[in-house]
Amino acid sequence: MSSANFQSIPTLDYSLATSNPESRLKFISQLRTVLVNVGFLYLSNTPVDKGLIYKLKHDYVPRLFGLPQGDKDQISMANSPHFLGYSRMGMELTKGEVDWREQFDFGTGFEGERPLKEGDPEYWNVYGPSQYPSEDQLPGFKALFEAYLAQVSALASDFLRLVSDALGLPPDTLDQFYRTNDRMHLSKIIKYPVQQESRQGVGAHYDGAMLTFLLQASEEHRGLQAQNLRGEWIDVPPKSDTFVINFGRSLEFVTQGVVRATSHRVLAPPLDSKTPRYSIPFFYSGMDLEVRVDGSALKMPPEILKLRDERGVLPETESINYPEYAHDVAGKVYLLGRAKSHPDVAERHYPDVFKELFPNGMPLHGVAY
Ligand SMILES: O=C(O)CCC(=O)C(=O)O
Ligand SMILES: [Fe+2]
Repeated sequence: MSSANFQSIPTLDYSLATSNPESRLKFISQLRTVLVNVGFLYLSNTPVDKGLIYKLKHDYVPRLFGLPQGDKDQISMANSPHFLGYSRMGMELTKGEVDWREQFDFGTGFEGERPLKEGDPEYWNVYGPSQYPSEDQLPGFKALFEAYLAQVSALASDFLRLVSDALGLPPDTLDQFYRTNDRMHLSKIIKYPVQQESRQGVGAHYDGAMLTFLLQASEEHRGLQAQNLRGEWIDVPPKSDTFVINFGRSLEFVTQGVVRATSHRVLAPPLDSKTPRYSIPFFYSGMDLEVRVDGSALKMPPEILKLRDERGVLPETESINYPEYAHDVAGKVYLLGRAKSHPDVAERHYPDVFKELFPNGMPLHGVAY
C-alpha cells in the first residue's frame, strides 16, 4: 500500500538528525517520504526541556483554564488587533461551524505595540504583543511559557533546514521566508471540554504555517485525526515525549504541491469522558509579511517533483482553507485566515476586511468556510 494511504502516523527520531552524518542521511530520507506522502509525523528525542513541558501540562494549563471567568475575559481576544488573547467556548468557527473549544492565543516576540503609519497595509498590524494573565493571577506562567516558545521556535527553525535538505534544496532555502526580525509565531493553549452540542472540537482544516509543532497535553485522550489520500480519517493518538508535526498550506504552495498539507480535525472527548482534552499547537507562522509563497518562489529539483507526480493528486477534502497563498502576500493571507476564524475580532479591528469576507454581516452556522 502506498504510504499516502497511511493507517498510522510514523515516528522519526530527532537524535538521528543531530548525531552523525550517516544517521542524518537516514533521517533525511525518512523525512522525504513523510513530507511527500503523509504530512504528519511524531518527533521523538527533541531537545525541548522535559521538565518545562511537565510543569506546563500538569500544573499551568489546568490552572490557566481554572482562572475565574472575569480574569480570563480581562484578556479577551476581542481587545486585540493581533488576534491574541482568550476566546470563550463557541467563539471560533471552522468552515462556518462552531468549534467547541476554549483557548488562549499567544504570540512570540513582541513586547510593545508597533503602531501603523500612514500608508502601511493593514496586515502589518497582525503581529503584536500577547495578553497574559497577571503575575498575581498566575505567577510564573508568562516566563515559563515564553521559555517553552523560545525552545520550540528554535527547534522549528532547525527542523525547517532538514525539510529543505529532504527536498533536495540547500539547507537554508526556506529561511528566505523568515529574514527580518519583525515577526511573531502563533501558539494556542486549547481546552476541548467533554462533548457539547456536537463533537466538532475543531472542524476539518489545513494549517497555514509552514510547520506546526503540537504538544498533546492529555495523554488519555484520542481525538486528533488526519486524512490520508483516500480521505479516510486516521487517529493521531497522544504519544508520550513526542511532538506531532504537520505541514501547512504555505509549505505546500511553495513546494508546488510536493509537501502534503494534510487535512486534520479534532473530535471532542465523548460524553462518558471524565476529563477535558488539552493541547498546545505552536505554528511556525511568522513569515515575513511581504513574502509570496506561490509556486514561482522556489525552483524545485525535477526528481523531487517526480515524487509528487508518483504520489498522485489529492482528492477533494472537506478542508478548503488558505487558497489565497496563490496570489496574496503572507501577511494578507494570515489576516484573512484569522478574520475568518474570529469574525467578531475582525469586525472590531478590521471593518473593511470583515465587510469583504462577510457582506451579509456576522456569520451564523454554515456561512464562512
Ligand atoms: O488540538 C489539536 O490537537 C489540534 C489543533 C489544530 O489542529 C489547530 O489548532 O490547528
Ligand atoms: Fe490544525
